[in-house]
Amino acid sequence: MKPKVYIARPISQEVEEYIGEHCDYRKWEGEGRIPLDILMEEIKDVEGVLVQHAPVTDKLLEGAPNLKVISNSAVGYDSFDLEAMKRHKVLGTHTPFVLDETVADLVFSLVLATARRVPELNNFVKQGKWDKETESHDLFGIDVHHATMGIIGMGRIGEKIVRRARLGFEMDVLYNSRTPKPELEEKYGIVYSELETLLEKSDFVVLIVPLTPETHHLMGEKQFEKMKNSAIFINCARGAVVDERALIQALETGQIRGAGLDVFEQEPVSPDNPLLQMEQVVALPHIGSATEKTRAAMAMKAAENLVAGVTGKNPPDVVKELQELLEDPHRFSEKFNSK
Ligand SMILES: NC(=O)c1ccc[n+]([C@@H]2O[C@H](COP(=O)([O-])OP(=O)(O)OC[C@H]3O[C@@H](n4cnc5c(N)ncnc54)[C@H](O)[C@@H]3O)[C@@H](O)[C@H]2O)c1
Ligand SMILES: O=C(O)[C@H](O)CO
Repeated sequence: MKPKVYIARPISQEVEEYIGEHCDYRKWEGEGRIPLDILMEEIKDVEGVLVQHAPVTDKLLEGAPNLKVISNSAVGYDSFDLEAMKRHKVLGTHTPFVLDETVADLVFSLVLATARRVPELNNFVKQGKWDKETESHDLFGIDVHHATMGIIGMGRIGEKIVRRARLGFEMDVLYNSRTPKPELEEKYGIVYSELETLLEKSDFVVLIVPLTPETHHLMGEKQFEKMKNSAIFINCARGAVVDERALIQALETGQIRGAGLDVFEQEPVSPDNPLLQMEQVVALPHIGSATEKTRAAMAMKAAENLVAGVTGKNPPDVVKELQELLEDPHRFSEKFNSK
């Protein structure tokens, strides 16, 4: 008998067929994100579920005693309650590497769009305001090339941003990360920096760390105060790494020049959010990895992790905090063999 799984987000025909070869599956066919109560009902009897950012809580795991694996079709897994997953011996997987270049592209599109005021000036032209006054200083932007970029988080995506910054735009790059990366310093000539110095010296501050208890509100009032008045802040990580109230204040008071944001503390962002009223803010709907090719690669990777997890194999992309579960012989006998 094939193991039962649930597919909680839209996937391509190809990925669905791959899952169907190995599993009996049901899938979410409603509009938009699956409501949490429906997800909980649907996964009561399954051994694996494919999600994207659905909150994995103790309550959800309690209601799904057969679960062996939760495959997240995303690289960030702040939606996982890792301690609860350890207690319930449920593997959690994610989709590293396949989206790195795509997200780095989006970071640079936010850098360029904010620096050169692309959305604002696009509206200016389309609204018929282009007349003699366009030579006005009011429309000028700032240079990206040869500026200093400070990157907070030097992991898989951070490295791809560095390559673009150093080789494409000849920028100076400072970085801050939990551990220094001497090989990248050697390869690209980037410089490790304490956070405070990075904030003081950078023309562009790019945030690309995971959301964890340690990074929650990493950027707050004190951090924005350290930034140059001429600097631009880019967040392609998670909304809650930033104290949004402090960001709004920094923008309103001219403490910083602008912001490019792919993520928000509340998503979808409320139409009343003051950030959306500011011309110096470029806002995107959390689409860092959203190209057709990359989303397809993420979905296939998520499917492979799902199938491995329910067929007794070690999924290739178990998140690092849960890898200890793979080494637990007790878990294997209880979860993989006796269910
Ligand atoms: N906007 C999007 O659509 C989008 C797309 C992909 C990833 N992301 C976010 O980007 C994050 C990073 O992805 P990645 O694949 O590069 O992850 P990664 O694990 O390869 O790299 C993260 C880096 O952050 C560093 N870090 C962790 N805590 C830190 C701290 N307190 N201070 C400084 N550095 C710290 C780590 O040392 C690591 O180098 C993801 O967790 C996800 O939340 C967002
Ligand atoms: O973490 C991720 O992969 C992005 O947020 C896209 O979902």
